[in-house]
Amino acid sequence: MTTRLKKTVVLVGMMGAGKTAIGTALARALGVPFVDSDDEIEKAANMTVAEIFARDGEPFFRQKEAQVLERLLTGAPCVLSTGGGAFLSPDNRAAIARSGVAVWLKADLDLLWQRVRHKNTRPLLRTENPRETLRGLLETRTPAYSQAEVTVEARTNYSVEEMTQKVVQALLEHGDILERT
Ligand SMILES: Nc1ncnc2c1ncn2[C@@H]1O[C@H](COP(=O)(O)OP(=O)(O)OP(=O)(O)O)[C@@H](O)[C@H]1O
Ligand SMILES: O=C(O)C1=C[C@@H](O)[C@@H](O)[C@H](O)C1
Ligand SMILES: [Mg+2]
Repeated sequence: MTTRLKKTVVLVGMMGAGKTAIGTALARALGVPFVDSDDEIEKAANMTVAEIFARDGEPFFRQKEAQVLERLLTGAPCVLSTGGGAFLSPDNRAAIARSGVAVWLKADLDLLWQRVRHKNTRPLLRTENPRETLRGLLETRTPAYSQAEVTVEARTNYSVEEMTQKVVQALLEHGDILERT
């Protein structure tokens, strides 16, 4: 199937939802470039996200994230994976709505925890009880993520390929983002 993407697809959702993994496969499937806001911030700073949080603090990281999003949203349509906190800012949500379409990869706590528990790269989860921290973040962030134009449910038994196909299907059904050529 060949397709034409009319707007940038912006993947949003919690840490571990699969934004980077699905975004990479989705861009390949649609034949468009893939960009990831965390990667771009890391490249520009020549530091990891965790190092930026530790040295400059979260507010500084959020400023960089907003700037990087503005930049990545200009230009030809692509797939843009965001960091887990990017869609919480009303300004970021407005910028995304202007130039793209937000797709929420919606996953429950058990799935997210299974995916993030073995990695130490997420500074917000460096707490005494990271599962409880993750639960709290999921609860407080869900109202923001719910504002995405498109929602695709992630489930434990969906492979990256299956999830990617579900996103493609949702974009085709939306009607105004992706067309068959
Ligand atoms: N559908 C899937 N099936 C199997 N493994 C997956 C799937 N989606 C993601 N993963 C794995 O789960 C882990 C977390 O996924 P990923 O890094 O894409 O999440 P993320 O949403 O980008 O998180 P963050 O907000 O922290 O950047 C990775 O190891 C990834 O390979
Ligand atoms: O959920 C979050 O707030 C974050 C998720 C990651 O993608 C990074 O952007 C950073 O670790 C913060
Ligand atoms: Mg990611």
